[in-house]
Amino acid sequence: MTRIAVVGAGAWGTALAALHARGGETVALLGRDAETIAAIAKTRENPRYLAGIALPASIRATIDPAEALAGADLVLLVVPAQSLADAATALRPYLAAEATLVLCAKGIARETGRFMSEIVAKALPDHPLAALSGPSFASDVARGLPTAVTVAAGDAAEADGLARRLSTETFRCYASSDLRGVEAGGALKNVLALAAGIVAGRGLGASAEAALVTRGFVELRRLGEALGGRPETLMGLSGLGDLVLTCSSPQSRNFAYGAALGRGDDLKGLKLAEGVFTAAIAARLAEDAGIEAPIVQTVSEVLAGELSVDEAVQRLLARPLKREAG
Ligand SMILES: NC(=O)C1=CN([C@@H]2O[C@H](COP(=O)(O)OP(=O)(O)OC[C@H]3O[C@@H](n4cnc5c(N)ncnc54)[C@H](OP(=O)(O)O)[C@@H]3O)[C@@H](O)[C@H]2O)C=CC1
Ligand SMILES: O=C(CO)COP(=O)(O)O
Repeated sequence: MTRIAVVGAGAWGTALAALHARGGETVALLGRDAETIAAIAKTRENPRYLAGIALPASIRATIDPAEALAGADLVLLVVPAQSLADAATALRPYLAAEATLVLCAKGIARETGRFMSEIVAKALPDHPLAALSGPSFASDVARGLPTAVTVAAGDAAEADGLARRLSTETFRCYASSDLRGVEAGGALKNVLALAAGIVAGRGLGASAEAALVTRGFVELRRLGEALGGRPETLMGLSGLGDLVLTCSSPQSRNFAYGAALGRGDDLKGLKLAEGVFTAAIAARLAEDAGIEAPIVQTVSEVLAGELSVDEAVQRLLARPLKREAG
C-alpha cells in the first residue's frame, strides 16, 4: 500500500519520490504525461526532468490518481504554483480522508495573491496542511547530496512529526509552526533570484551581486513579515537559506532566467521560472501593504516590458534609494 504519494512528476516531484523511496517509504509518483511515466517505469530514470539520475525501482510511477493515492496518508503536492488549484481539485475524489497534504511549490497565485495553503485549503478542505521549503535543488536531492529544509505546519506537534518522517540520512528537515513565513520566503526568493540573475548576466561583478542579495534579503524580511511571516523563519533555511542558494547558482531556473534577461538573450524557448509568475502579484501585495519592495517592483516592471534591463540595473544599483541598514 502506498504511504507517500507525490503529485507531479517534474524535477522536484521525482527527486522527492526518489529520496523517500530510498529512505524506505512505499512511494507512488503521479504524473500526467504518459510517455514520461512509461519511461520512468521502463528505464528507472526521468528523461525529461532529471536525466542521468538513477531512480529506485520501488517507485510506483503512474498517471492514474486512484492508483497513486490509494492508501496514501501523506501526499506531497509538487506541481507548479499556478497549476496547483486545478491539480488539487482533480485529486478530491481519490484522497484518503485522513491524508496530510504537503505543499512543495514555491509561489503565489498570480491572479488572486493567494498562498498555496489558501488555494489547497479551498480546493481540498478538511485535510491537515504543511509546507516543505528550503535550499534544495532537485538534482542535489535526487543524487542523495546532503540537504536541509524546513517543514512547517500550523500545529507544532504536527510539524515535528512530519519533520521526523520526511528526514532521511541525507535530507534533514527542521520543524516550524510558521506556515505563512515558509510560504512567503519560498515565493519571494524566486523573484529576488531573477534580479540576482539579471545583475550576474549583465556582468556587473561579484560585489554588485553581493549587494543585490543582501538588499534582497532585507526586502524578503520586510515583505515576508508584512505578509504574516515571522522574522526567525525569514532568516532561516526557507528564507535566507533558499535566497542564498537561488541567487548564486545558474542551476536555479529563476537565476538562469534573470541571467538570460541580463545578457539580452532571446528568451523564446527558455522555460519560465516560478518567479516570472510571482513578481507582479508580489509587487502588488507590497504596495497594498504599504511596504517598500524596490527589487520586486523593478523585476515586475522589467518582466512587464515597462523597464529596460539597463534602466532596472540603474535603479537597483547605481544610486542610493534611501538610507537603509544592510
Ligand atoms: N526543481 C527544483 O529544484 C525545485 C522546485 N521546487 C518547486 O517545486 C515546484 C515544481 O517544480 P519542478 O518540479 O521543478 O517543476 P517542473 O517544471 O520540473 O515539473 C512540473 C511538473 O508539474 C506537472 N504539472 C504542471 N501542471 C500540472 C497540472 N495542472 N496537473 C498535474 N501536473 C501538472 C508537469 O507536468 P508535464 O510534464 O506534463 O508538463 C511537470 O511534471 C515549483 O513550485 C518549484 O518552485 C522546489 C524546490 C526545488
Ligand atoms: O527552489 C529551488 C531550490 O531551493 C529551485 O529554484 P529554481 O526554481 O529557481 O530552480
